[in-house]
Amino acid sequence: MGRRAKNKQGAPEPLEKKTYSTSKKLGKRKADSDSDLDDRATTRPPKKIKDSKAKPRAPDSKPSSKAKGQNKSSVKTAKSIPKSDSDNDFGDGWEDVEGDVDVNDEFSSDEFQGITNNLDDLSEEDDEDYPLRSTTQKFDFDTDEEEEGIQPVLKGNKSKQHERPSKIIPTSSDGSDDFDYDESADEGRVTMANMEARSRALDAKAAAEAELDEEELQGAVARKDEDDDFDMDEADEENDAEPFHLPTAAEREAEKHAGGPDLQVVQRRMRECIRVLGKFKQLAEKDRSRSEYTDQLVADIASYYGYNDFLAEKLSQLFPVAEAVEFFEANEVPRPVTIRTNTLKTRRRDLAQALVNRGVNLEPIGKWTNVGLQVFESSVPIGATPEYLAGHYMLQAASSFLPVIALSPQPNERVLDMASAPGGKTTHIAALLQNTGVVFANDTNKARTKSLTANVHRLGCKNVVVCSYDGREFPKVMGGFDRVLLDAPCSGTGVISKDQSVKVNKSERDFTMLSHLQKQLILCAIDSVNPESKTGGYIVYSTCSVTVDENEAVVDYALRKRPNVKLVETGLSFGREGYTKYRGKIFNPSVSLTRRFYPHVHNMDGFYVAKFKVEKRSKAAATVEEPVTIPEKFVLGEEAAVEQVQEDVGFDSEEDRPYLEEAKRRRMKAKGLRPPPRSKPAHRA
Ligand SMILES: C[S@@+](CC[C@H](N)C(=O)[O-])C[C@H]1O[C@@H](n2cnc3c(N)ncnc32)[C@H](O)[C@@H]1O
Repeated sequence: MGRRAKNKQGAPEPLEKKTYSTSKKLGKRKADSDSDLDDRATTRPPKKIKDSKAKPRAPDSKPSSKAKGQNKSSVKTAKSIPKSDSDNDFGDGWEDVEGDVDVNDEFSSDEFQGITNNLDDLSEEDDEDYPLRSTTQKFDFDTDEEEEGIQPVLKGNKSKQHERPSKIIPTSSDGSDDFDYDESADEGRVTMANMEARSRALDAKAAAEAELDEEELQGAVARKDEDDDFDMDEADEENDAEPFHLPTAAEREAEKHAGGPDLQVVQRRMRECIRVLGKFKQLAEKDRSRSEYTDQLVADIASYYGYNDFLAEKLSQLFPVAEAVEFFEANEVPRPVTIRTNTLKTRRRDLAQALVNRGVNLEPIGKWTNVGLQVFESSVPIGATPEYLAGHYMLQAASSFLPVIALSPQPNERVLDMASAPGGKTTHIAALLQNTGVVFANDTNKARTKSLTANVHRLGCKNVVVCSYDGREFPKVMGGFDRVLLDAPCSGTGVISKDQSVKVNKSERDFTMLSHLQKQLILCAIDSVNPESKTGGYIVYSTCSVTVDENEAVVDYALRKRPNVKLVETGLSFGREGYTKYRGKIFNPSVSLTRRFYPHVHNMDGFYVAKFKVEKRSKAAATVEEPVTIPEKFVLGEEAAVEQVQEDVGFDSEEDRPYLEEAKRRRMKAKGLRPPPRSKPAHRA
């Protein structure tokens, strides 16, 4: 059994408790009176950056993210935990920033800036997993008792993970008899440790809530049932306040002309819209439709949180209305700062000891990883400690561990990391391979491979070959891998807390183009796997985006285009199931094996992970899907070659037409010719 840390520090203050207000609870809610609004206004998130016609913020409210220069965003985190200057390539020194792609620039990637002491879980068993055993520093794990006076000096730099803004939708206080789920999981706040149980509980709630929405939509909920649940006394109490009136189109127009709504008005309206949508029949104004309330809510979300209308709507559609606001709220707060122990150089307990001795307040992330540590406070720059410089750890978002855990590389394997810079996942793979086998770490962006190479060296990875091809050139350049990781370039809608610019700079066209690139890359990744691999034959597809176009739609496309692959369990013990149905699209039922991760549920960046097993092509399948052939006179980096690859991998069906057209438009533009007008993309989830 694991021995306990003698000098364990108190548990960190976790995130505040949150539950989704359900339609039923909202009907009963009274705690969220307008008197609360003043307080909340002081902790409001940034105002809309572009497009903002809303009235100026209250003087004590947070400035807009632009105003605060949050585009290089992990800004808040960066301030909490000082980092090394040695990573100037990446601005703030975070290695595991997520990549984005500038679709206006021929898919050249933008840099995506994006990424206490309870050592109880550092049991001896953990050490079994470590290939390298360094000299253990003296650290007593024998007792649970906290020892006073041996806490490291902790000053400033406190992680802001617990400072989430006040909720628009308050936590319900009326018990939770609406849902049958593990209540204990809902106690306290979301921490890395309780995340799994919380996740399950919230999943159950979300499912129940979605069911309610559906029932309501179909008019299937009998009025009597609702009346039974509805507490008229409380409704009357709510009615004592000024009754809520959903603005008409004319009133909204007038409000816009007057400079946009007042913040408190927006806050109240959001709450009220959610309440009404939860009990539409009782609470809706006469002759007003459900979609009018939804439209108002989305417009208010856009203005309150500073998103463009398109993205606010797109992201809102992912969740039941009350949960959507939780998601937007979570995007206003930095995620916990986490590091990954580099097991090529040290063990987690030794690293923890060394950092504690330097005044770092940390604890293990959770049972699901035996290499992660969550940093709560530090009196030293966490990106410039001697241990950091010696490559004992990687500053890495917890969500970034997931695809590598799913990939589960085995010693001596040949692995391709198709989009790998700056190397957070590459170096993790190299460590799991215990410096055996080989990892081809590829990234199309040469500039980014510099920091990739630097990280590979710093972490002592001797089995990594860095290369820079367009991923769509694989497997022409190289194939036959035991495993392939495609951590795809994406919109970054899962890491908005790190990059607030995503709120306003993503358009419908971006998602269309990204989805197209992702589909091309995933087919190339699949074709790069050796289906006869003795130990592997797997591909993991991941993104730091939460949109269905970039995730389930891509995975479903791959399943349709490559009959020789099937989805398998990711091996991850938590995460929501991937959608099998979404806004009229039906995906392969096995897409439920894929996993979604959300900031408001898992307290980590929004992320998506899918794992495929690649089988041998059957003769029948081979006739459907021609294997990729290497074009003659293939010249790396030549657009013509990439286009040839696009044709080879099978981008020829009707649903690919808009993408092919778009590629043609770009080619024509590049040649100075006038491109034809765009047609509407056919494949949109
Ligand atoms: C999400 S980031 C990868 C992060 C990396 N896996 C890590 O853990 O540090 C996506 C990467 O894809 C790269 N990229 C964009 N388009 C690509 C392409 N066509 N082929 C290969 N890489 C591409 C970007 O340069 C970016 O570094």
